[in-house]
Amino acid sequence: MDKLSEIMAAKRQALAGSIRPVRNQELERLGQMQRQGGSFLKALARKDRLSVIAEIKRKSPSAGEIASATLDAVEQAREYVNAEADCLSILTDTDYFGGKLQDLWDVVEFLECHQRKTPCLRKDFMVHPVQVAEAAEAGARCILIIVRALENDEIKALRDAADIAGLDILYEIHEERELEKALRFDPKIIGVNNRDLKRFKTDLVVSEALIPQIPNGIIKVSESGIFDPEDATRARECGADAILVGEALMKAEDPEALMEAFHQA
Ligand SMILES: O=C(O)c1ccccc1NCC(=O)[C@H](O)[C@H](O)COP(=O)(O)O
Repeated sequence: MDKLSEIMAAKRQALAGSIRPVRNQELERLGQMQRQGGSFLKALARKDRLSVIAEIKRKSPSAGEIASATLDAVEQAREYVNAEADCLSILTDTDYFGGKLQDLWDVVEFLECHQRKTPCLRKDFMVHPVQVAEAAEAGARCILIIVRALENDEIKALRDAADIAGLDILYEIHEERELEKALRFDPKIIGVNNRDLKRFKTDLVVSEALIPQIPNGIIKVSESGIFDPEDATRARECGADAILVGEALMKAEDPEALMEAFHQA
């Protein structure tokens, strides 16, 4: 079993007790609340620079500990927002990434208090609309759908729930056949994950092979393994509108300078 399958199985087990039918009415109500932020999609669609989704990530299966388990998500968000991140990605998985749903609540509250519109992605292993409702309630503006990890009917249920709640969707792919599968769902944003979750290796060749195949009109994101401005330039040159960066920004001595260099790539 590869790591992604292991994580998905653990997530399904952990969620089993909280699965319940999620009514459209509830999702509509959450959509009307729209607690925070501007549109995730629009924040990625800038023509003047490469957009950056900055991830709050304490640990990961591939890197181990990236930051202290006690890292304050709000302080990290403050650094990212001051550095002009276009969007934030907040890992809410606890067991493998050391995050929690409360991080999303706290960061959104911080953004609201400071009148910042930086939209947030709830980065988690989504399997059921209950998680979409949680994301909307906490103030996320986007959810992640890992195409390879889900059956078509599961993707449809998540897509329909997100649409009703007014959330954007980042469809994540790693192989050509996953692009074909993603395109059946009329995606507005597709992320190409450069990380091979069997061997944990990242290679920007994955973005270079897949991003040019994504049809025009869809926002293209290169994810994982982007460490320096040269990597960002490679992503930009193969057609990425945005990059999603975790480890490099979490560990950067000067996140503002690195963010600026990414934007200018
Ligand atoms: O990062 C991992 O080790 C990992 C393992 C299994 C499933 C997902 C994983 N990462 C999730 C991500 O998509 C990354 O956190 C994100 O793209 C940022 O990557 P990086 O800039 O390399 O930290």
